[in-house]
Amino acid sequence: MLSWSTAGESHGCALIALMEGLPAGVPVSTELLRHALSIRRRGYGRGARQKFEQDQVRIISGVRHGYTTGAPVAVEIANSEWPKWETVMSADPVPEGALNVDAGKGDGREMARNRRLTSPRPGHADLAGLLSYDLDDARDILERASARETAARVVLGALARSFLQSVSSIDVISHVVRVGEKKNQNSNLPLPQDREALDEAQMRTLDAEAEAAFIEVIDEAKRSGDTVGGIVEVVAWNVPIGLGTHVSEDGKLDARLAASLMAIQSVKGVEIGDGFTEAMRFGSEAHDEILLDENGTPTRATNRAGGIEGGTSNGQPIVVRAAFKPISTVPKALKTIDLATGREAKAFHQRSDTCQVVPGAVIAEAQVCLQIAKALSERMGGRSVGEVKAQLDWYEDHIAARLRPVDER
Ligand SMILES: Cc1cc2nc3c(=O)[nH]c(=O)nc-3n(C[C@H](O)[C@H](O)[C@H](O)COP(=O)(O)O)c2cc1C
Ligand SMILES: C=C(O[C@@H]1CC(C(=O)O)=C[C@@H](OP(=O)(O)O)[C@H]1O)C(=O)O
Repeated sequence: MLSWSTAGESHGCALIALMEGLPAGVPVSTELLRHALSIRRRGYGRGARQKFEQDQVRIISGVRHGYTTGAPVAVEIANSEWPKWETVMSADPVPEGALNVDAGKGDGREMARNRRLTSPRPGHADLAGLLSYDLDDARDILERASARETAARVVLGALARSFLQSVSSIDVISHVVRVGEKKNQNSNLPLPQDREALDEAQMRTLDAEAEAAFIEVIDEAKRSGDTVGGIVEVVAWNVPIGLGTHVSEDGKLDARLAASLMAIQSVKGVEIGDGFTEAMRFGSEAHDEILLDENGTPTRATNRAGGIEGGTSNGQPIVVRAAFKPISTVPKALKTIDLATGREAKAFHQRSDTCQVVPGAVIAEAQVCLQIAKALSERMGGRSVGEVKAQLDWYEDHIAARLRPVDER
């Protein structure tokens, strides 16, 4: 069974991505992972940090001469900025005074880095985390809550995607469909052949009008010391019928995708297919009737279900959307309390992104790759790429035969 986890802090020496259960024979290289990480760093609306910080990738285990061996894959994503943070984030105790806490020494940036953070930002994990873990410096919370951790998820997503590509024609692609009040008026789904253009696009959309509108909203937010969120859409193409299950809560593919997308920092809503719009329709207008195409093969005229019925993929493209709230480190600082004094204060702000939806789409894509890869590997089993592929080929032939008219089987 495919499983994975991450470790590491935002300003720590490195993040770690660990995956178990990949079959032997999946192509993996440092360059593949480096490329995936470089896409996550792009996009309009990001702060300065993405420009100077570098992800330094090292494959630690589970890959030899370009292919997985079936052993756990561990990847280190070291942080080029570590020397600046070595004292603040030291695992071992540091000499008294080394942190320069509140002492006013050093340049402004150094002070900000070293200061104890006691005025929690509304919307971030600071207050709930400090109280829940009984800590008193918000750095102990924000370091792990930070979306820097999504670099490790993108690495895991790249491993999952390489597995999917080596055994099937499944392809997962994302784009941005809304920023703040502005929506892309064109409802076409993103296509795998547009990947390169989407990766290059500033707003991860190929619609010029939407791109201009999105940029305008972000500029406006930035000008007024504010932040803005948005919605991303991810499509998984060519997913065979039958991944996931209706029989158990934790095996349902829609439930897994929803949880996985909701687990991305700042995602507050998830929709599968027509999701919330379905609630406004009558049943006769809500479902995807099963018809025969010109070859007599069952098909659907619509895909309002977003490719999943009964927790199981139904052969249609899987379509999911995730809604990102605006970033909570708002430059025009929000009201809060200072836990050190118990008095009213302004939330701390050093720097932040203005809008996270472009990397958000890339991260959501990685999460979908992971869930589809997990469901596929559960359904097909197999310890090598060849074995998974052979099982999938048999399975797809079997499904195709089941769907042919009785006299043609
Ligand atoms: C790609 C990305 C970048 C983010 N950048 C910031 C940021 O610069 N400042 C900030 O306060 N929050 C940022 N966030 C959001 C916080 O990480 C998130 O709000 C926080 O961890 C609390 O979790 P929650 O919003 O899911 O409840 C970012 C999220 C993502 C996905
Ligand atoms: C570092 C990344 O995102 C960070 C996520 C983040 C947060 O609070 O989530 C806050 C910002 O970091 P800082 O507070 O140091 O400016 C972002 O830059 C990244 O995505 O690689």
